[in-house]
Order: sequence, then structure tokens, then C-alpha cells
Amino acid sequence: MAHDLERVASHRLLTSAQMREADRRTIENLGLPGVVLMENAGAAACRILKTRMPEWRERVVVILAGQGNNGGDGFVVGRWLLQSGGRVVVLLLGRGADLKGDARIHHGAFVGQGGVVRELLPGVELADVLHPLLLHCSVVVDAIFGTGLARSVEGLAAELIRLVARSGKPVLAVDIPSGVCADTGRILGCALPARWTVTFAAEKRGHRLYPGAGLVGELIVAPIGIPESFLNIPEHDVALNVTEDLVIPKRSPDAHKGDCGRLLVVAGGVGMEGAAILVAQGAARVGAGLITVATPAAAQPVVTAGLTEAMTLPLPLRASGEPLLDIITKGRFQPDVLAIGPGLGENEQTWELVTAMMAWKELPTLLDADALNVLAGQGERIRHWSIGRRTPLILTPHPGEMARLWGMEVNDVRGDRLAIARRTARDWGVWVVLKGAGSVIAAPDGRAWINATGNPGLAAGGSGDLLTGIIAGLLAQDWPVESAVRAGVWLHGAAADACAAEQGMVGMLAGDLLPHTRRLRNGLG
Ligand SMILES: NC(=O)C1=CN([C@@H]2O[C@H](COP(=O)(O)OP(=O)(O)OC[C@H]3O[C@@H](n4cnc5c(N)ncnc54)[C@H](O)[C@@H]3O)[C@@H](O)[C@H]2O)[C@H](O)CC1
Ligand SMILES: [K+]
Repeated sequence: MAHDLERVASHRLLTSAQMREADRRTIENLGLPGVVLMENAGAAACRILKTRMPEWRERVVVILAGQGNNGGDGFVVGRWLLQSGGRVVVLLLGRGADLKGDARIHHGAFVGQGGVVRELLPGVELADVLHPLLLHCSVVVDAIFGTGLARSVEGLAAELIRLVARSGKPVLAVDIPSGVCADTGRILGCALPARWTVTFAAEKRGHRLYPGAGLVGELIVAPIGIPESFLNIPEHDVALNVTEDLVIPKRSPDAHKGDCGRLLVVAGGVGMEGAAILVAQGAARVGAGLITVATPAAAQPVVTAGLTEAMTLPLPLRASGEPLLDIITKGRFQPDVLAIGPGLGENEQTWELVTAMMAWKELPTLLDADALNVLAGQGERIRHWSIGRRTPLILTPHPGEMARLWGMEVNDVRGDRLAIARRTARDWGVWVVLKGAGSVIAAPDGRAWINATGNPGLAAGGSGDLLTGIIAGLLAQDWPVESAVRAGVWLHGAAADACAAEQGMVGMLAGDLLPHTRRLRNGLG
């Protein structure tokens, strides 16, 4: 039963406007009144509370309610808890008499059932009200703000959130932790961290976008009667990055190394040999057939020593007079896919190399790290490259690299990572992976995905290089670009999660992820 209740019907990540629209359609097209949806929402949250905290009845349940429909859900939770013989106190921000619509109806039902509502009005000594209640409380239900949060949280609401957060009591958030913007994951003023969040019908973007995503705790999606067809509409073009819907080519039983793709990695430099090695190892561990690493001549011996299976190619220094690209184009290795950037250094030579390679041959190409740094402020050039291209161009910046590409502040990138990733993909006609907690993947056609695998253990040198290798290695095996990029990002994070499960997050090395990457990649097909 619980399993069915928690079934995830859709991987779409909705905005609050899209959710309201699905709500409206259900009310108008199915004739189900909003008060029924609210009843279903509150009842589902109540069931989750009881399963997650079986000892809830031993103490008081404190429900924090706001003036909107999120507060209405809170009254439904309260009524069901009362009917199960529990003790409940609702702290309502504002007056019961000011409530409207469905929330007003459920306030009435709660009070009718004998429920206690304490109204919090300006001038109240919040600490005096909260202290004794929290002392005897098992769990706090956060029904202050949901998807209707429209501006920064201030005043009494902010004070309430801060006091409850400081108490350390377990919090079950209704729909979304109050204070988190459902569309962007931004924290509007302050927000209440939850141990569990029960959301309705589908996840919202704010559940997966940081920093808000970090406050959600365990996320449970409960159906409330909204049909799946109202959730899965094409305009709902942002989804959780899962692998089930991806086209993953099967390897034929008689495959030989030439069938598994030839990848040319252009990476590394003196003191940055490890970057080139990690790209190649990532690609090898996801199954790329033949890998050649072109690296500055002075770095080649170290890169070669670090790689048993891959080949290396020395890039001459400019002083040799030989055009950099010649050494690659004259070589016998004819690549299917290019990965350029990690460890090359932000210098003239890298710029020359990147621009020459982009002009050389139209191959699926991934640009990362210094290949992106040398293109700072050159979005127009990137857009030009992508015009008329039949093979994908993939950029994998972290927020700092993205900021440099656009010539903007890194905080502006961080403030709305989804929007900037989508704009980059659409305006420049490229695939984008904007890295960071909850990496955003954006396609040139406007679709986007938020990745949920991975953990802070990845915040260490080398992990980006590994991701580049993984995506390029999958591309080299002729995976469709969407599959290579999405599965690559998923795999990279999932490998980190598997690694953390074994030995913890701290001290995780990019190289530690390789065996997990291999195992998980084999699980994909
Ligand atoms: N959409 C659905 O299918 C269902 C949603 N339910 C629940 O309803 C909320 C959304 O309700 P809504 O009334 O639109 O908004 P909120 O309750 O989140 O908040 C609006 C409320 O708060 C005021 N307000 C907004 N921002 C602030 C602020 N910073 N400071 C103070 N006050 C603020 C605003 O003016 C309103 O009064 C959704 O999350 C679900 O929980 C249904 O119950 C089920 C169907
Ligand atoms: K809430």
C-alpha cells in the first residue's frame, strides 16, 4: 500500500504555475473540487507522517500553518491525526477568520473536530509560545508556505522558521520546505529544513535545485487525483535525470575494439598530467574501444606512464614551428569523437588548438575546462560553430567557467542555474552540462534535466575530468548524444554515491570512482 502511495508517476519537474494549471484542469475537466484535492493531499501527508515516525502519538504534533492552501493541507493533516487519537496543536500565522476558500473549509473541519488553533498575531512572544510546545512535541508539520511563496519571508513567519529550525525537532514539510522557491530552489529569506517532504502529484523544480534541494530531506511524491496526462505534457520540459527512458545501444556479441569507438582526448600539461589520465580512464571504464591522448610533449612521459591501455601523442610546443593540429591530422589515429580541455592551460596555444580542431573535422566534440576558459566571452563564436553542424557540441562548465563564457558574475549563474544552462544550450545550439550539486543538463531544443545523483565528495580535483571522460567514452560507442550526456552525468554521480556508501564522502578521489563507474555502466546495458 505504502509502495503504491509513493509511486512516482512522472519524472517531470514542475513549476508552481504548471502545478496550478494541472490543478485547474483536474478541477474543471474532471469536476473534482479543490477541497477534495486538498483532502487527498493532507491525508497523504498524514499517512507518510505515521509511517516515517511511528511513535508520533507519544507526544504532541505541532502543525505550523500559513494563510494559503499549504496551510489548508496542514489542517487536513491535523484532522486525521486527531481522528487517530493524537494530540495536535496548529499554530496559524494570522487569523482563522481571514482564511479563504478550501483552506477556510478545512480550518472549519479541523476546529469542528475539536482541534486547537493558536493564532500567531503581530506582537506575540513567539519564543514563549513555542518553547513549551516544542518541549513536548514529537514532530513538526511545516504547512506555512508551499508553491505560492511569492516573496522573501520576513517578520513573524521568518522568526517562526528560525526558532523551529533551531529546536532541531524533526520536520515534515508539506509540499516543499517553507521558504524554498518551488521554481528555482532559491531560499527566499529563510527556510525550514525538513527531514521528510511530501509533495503532491509531481516533484517541483525547487525540490532538486540547490540550495533549496538541500533542505528537502527524504522526498515522497503522493498522488492526489490529478491524472498523469495533465502532468506529462510537452510544455513541462524539465525532468529529473533518470536512465530508464534513455536509448542505450546494446554491444554486439562479436564487437571488436574498433566497433567501440575511437576517442581522441586533447588534455594535460606539465603538472596537469593527471587531468589527461583521468579523462582517458573514465572513457576506458565506460567501454570506449580505442583512446589516444594528445598532450603537450613535455607532459607525455608522465601521461604515458599513467596509462597502460591508451595511446599518447605528443603535441609540440609552439617553438617547434609545426602547426599544432598537423600532428593530430597526420597521425594514423582517426577519431570518432573529440574531448578537449582538461589541464591544457588557459593560454594562446590552447586557444589555437581549440579553434583549429573545431575547424578541422566535424566530429561529436566535448569542450571542458581550459577549452572553455579560452572561449570566455566568445559565445558568438560557439554559436557560429554550431550552426549547420550535424554532430553534437557539448560544453561541460562548472559555474565559474559558465560565468566566464558569458562574462557574468558567478553568483548570477548560481542564482538560477537552470535558466542559464537552458539559455546557453538554446542560444548557442549546444548541449550543456552545468556542473555542481544537482547538475543541470540542457539540450539545444529547450529540454532540460536536473541530476540527483552525486554528493559533496565530488567537490574535489579531478572529478570534472572523469565526467568528461565518461561522457566522451559513451559518445565514442555511438550512443545518442542525449543518452551519452544524461547517462554520463547520472553514472558519475551514482559512482560517487556508491563510493560514499562504502567509505564515506570525505577523502574520495576521482580515481576511486572508476570501479564503481565500470560496474554501474555495465548495469545500463
Ligand atoms: N496545486 C495543487 O494541486 C494543490 C495544492 N495544494 C497546496 O496548496 C499550496 C499552494 O497554495 P497557495 O495558496 O497557492 O500558496 P501557499 O499556501 O504556498 O502560500 C500563499 C499564501 O502565503 C502568502 N505569501 C506568499 N509569500 C509570502 C511571504 N513571503 N510572506 C508572507 N506571506 C506570503 C500569500 O499571499 C498567500 O496567502 C501547495 O503548495 C499545496 O500545499 C492543495 O492543497 C492540493 C492541491
Ligand atoms: K511547506
